[in-house]
Amino acid sequence: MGKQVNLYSFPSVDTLATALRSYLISCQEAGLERHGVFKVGVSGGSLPKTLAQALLAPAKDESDEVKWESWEIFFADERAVPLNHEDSNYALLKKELLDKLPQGTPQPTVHTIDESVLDDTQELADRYEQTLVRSFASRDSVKLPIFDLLLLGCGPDGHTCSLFPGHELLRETEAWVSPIEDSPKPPPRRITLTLPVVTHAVRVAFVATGSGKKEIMKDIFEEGKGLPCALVNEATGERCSWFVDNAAVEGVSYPKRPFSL
Ligand SMILES: O=C1O[C@H](COP(=O)(O)O)[C@@H](O)[C@H](O)[C@H]1O
Repeated sequence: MGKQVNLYSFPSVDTLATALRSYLISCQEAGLERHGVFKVGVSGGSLPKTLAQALLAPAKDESDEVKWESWEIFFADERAVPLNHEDSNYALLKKELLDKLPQGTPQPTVHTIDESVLDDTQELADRYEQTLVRSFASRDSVKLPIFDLLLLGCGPDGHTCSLFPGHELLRETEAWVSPIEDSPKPPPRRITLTLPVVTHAVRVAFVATGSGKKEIMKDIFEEGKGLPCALVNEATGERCSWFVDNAAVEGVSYPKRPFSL
């Protein structure tokens, strides 16, 4: 690894969520300064719950405010299911976070998949890529979209987004969004941002909690093993931050840093 990724470990999910909130606000402000909006990609799995805990907390003061009207939310990966299906990452984010925004809160822009093409995952991926093209600029003018922040999870097998260990999708170099029909974790049919897009983001943050993650955290941080999360670490270095609880990194020798912005 070149410049080291930031590994922040907290005694509880509550303290993690407080730090994550400060980090998100600083990414939001950097995005606003850069181009007047905050473009963030979010994951499914366990992330939306912790994200909600971070973002639904009342602002401490003006500098701690979530400027929802400036948020453009994309999905780091999505399952090829209707948006109201229990497996949908959008449905999960809606249930955990969006539906809980206090009444009168200005709404963020949320870029969902096109439900009319669920039976064709290549078309589903192509249409989501077009959504990115419309927001980030055409593929002729930019090689890759640049997210202000990607919020990622880490599966117990080391997958992130819908990029799974040993899968051929890890070698994708052209597409921004790819279909996958054989996800080892159900449901099998999904779309995902590709590795070049993930590693091109201004900042990448992983959130991983619970003792169920400690074995894979050792593999990622001590050996790498070509795991998708390790590939993101290697390509992003200091642009990458991990927000974990102590249980998730018990026995992991990689140096932890005190959290600071
Ligand atoms: O299937 C998925 O899993 C990963 C990891 O989920 P977690 O529950 O272990 O945090 C998630 O990041 C991804 O978005 C999702 O589709």
